[in-house]
Amino acid sequence: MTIITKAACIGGGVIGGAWAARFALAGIDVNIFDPHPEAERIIGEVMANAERAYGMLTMAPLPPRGKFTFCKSIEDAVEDVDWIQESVPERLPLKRGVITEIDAAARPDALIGSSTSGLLPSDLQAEMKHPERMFVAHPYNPVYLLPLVELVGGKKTSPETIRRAEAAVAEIGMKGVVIAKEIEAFVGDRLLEALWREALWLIQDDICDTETLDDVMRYSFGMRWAQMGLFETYRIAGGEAGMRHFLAQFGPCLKWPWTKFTDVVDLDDALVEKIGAQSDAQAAGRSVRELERIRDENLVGIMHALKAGDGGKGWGAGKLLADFEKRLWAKGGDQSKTYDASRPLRLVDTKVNAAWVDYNGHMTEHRYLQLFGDTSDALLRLIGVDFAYVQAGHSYYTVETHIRHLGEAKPGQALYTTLQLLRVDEKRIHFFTSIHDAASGDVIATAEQMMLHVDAKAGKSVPAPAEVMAKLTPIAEAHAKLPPPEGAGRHVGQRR
Ligand SMILES: CC(C)(COP(=O)([O-])OP(=O)(O)OC[C@H]1O[C@@H](n2cnc3c(N)ncnc32)[C@H](O)[C@@H]1OP(=O)(O)O)[C@@H](O)C(=O)NCCC(=O)NCCSC(=O)C[N+](C)(C)C
Repeated sequence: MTIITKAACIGGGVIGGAWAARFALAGIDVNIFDPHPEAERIIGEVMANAERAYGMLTMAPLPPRGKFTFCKSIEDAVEDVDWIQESVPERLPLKRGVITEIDAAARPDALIGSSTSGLLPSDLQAEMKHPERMFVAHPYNPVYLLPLVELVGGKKTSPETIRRAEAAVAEIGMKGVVIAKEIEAFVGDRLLEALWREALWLIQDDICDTETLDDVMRYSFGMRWAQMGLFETYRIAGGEAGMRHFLAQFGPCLKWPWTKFTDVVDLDDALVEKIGAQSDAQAAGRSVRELERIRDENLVGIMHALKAGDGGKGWGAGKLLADFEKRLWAKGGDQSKTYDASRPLRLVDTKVNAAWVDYNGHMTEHRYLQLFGDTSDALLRLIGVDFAYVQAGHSYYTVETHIRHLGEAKPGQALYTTLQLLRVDEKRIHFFTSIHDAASGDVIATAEQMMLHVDAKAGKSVPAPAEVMAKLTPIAEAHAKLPPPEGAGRHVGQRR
């Protein structure tokens, strides 16, 4: 059952805007209320980044993008929605007032999450009429990519609310982690604050500069944390004797005077200037927008790597991505899309991800095959060979592929694919796919391929059923009237 069909975002800054993008990319319409005069522009920019990131993150069929409606009041925004996410500035009286206003106007069964980084949900729900449906839903930036949400109930939050919230965030590709007891700053920000305090002392005391500190993290334990966190990493560090041995060996060191983090560094003008100047030097002229794009590409790369982890089953955030993609495949994407069969079908639009590029600076070979495969998958969905069809035991397998490379594809370049059926019968689909540069339409690669309809359990080709043929045949008949694509039937060794 779909838990969120419509959402509202109250506050549309960096966090609120990214929540809106997360909802919209999961196909959920979003009402937005933000009195900032440039709210629409800011959210539009966040959405553009989010769409770019999803273009790299997954080839699973996304649902039609949810619509944004900018509302004039909180009341208008929250009326008749299933989930309301509050992301206004971090001041208790302001947040409490906004949440009380949301509570008065929202349906009594609507869930109300707060993005607060540290305020107690009990304090936020103090003046609500229906406090049982309010909780903290603390995300991490960029919310459209990082999947974690800390779910924290207050004294009056019902367990049913937390259960519903956990199921709802799973539907939008997130991992809801339920925090057992409410404390200020929950779990994530507690940990970050400890690190942040220590880091500020290290800069203040000239032990290192900001770049050195970041290097220490990103070339070492930062990579460990992304995939195993702290305790699982330390379990391994304990060797065969495991965690108990690790605690016995390194526990006593905690009494050594290593850290200063319970003292608060004086963030005076001199320290602010020092950190500001070191950070400027570290950025080397790159704008925040450029850094955001680099961050998003790296995060996508990490999630892809984790998706292949644990022998292909997926690990951590990568397993979550794999599970989300399974749900997207099962839903089958945008069913409302129509295709014009009087020309080759335009099936995939994408951009060359930086991770697809080889040492020659252009898209590497296997990524072409990936795009051809994504295109044949899109054709199969169109003729009803979707997730449910495959689960039921039949599919199409590719048995032959002939690729030609006619031009280069550079990082960031927009591409689209078109597919022309050459010949079909009950067992075979013979087709020709072209990858085009989106700006000029020029063909930069082609593939001529043959797929066979198979009984997957038997591992044998079998005729496709009438319902598949009924969708395939009209396209094949329309495509038979088109001129054969240039290059169809070529073999390696022929002169161009
Ligand atoms: C199971 C398998 C696909 C087919 O095995 P089979 O049943 O033993 O098949 P036959 O060899 O008997 O062939 C059946 C009929 O099809 C004709 N055929 C076979 N190959 C071709 C070809 N390249 N071109 C034209 N025709 C072909 C053959 O002549 C037979 O015709 P009849 O008239 O006599 O019936 C098996 O081959 C297999 O498992 N192959 C491996 C498939 C695979 O793993 N592919 C990679 C996966 S990538 C992919 O599938 C991508 N995607 C589609 C999911 C996007």
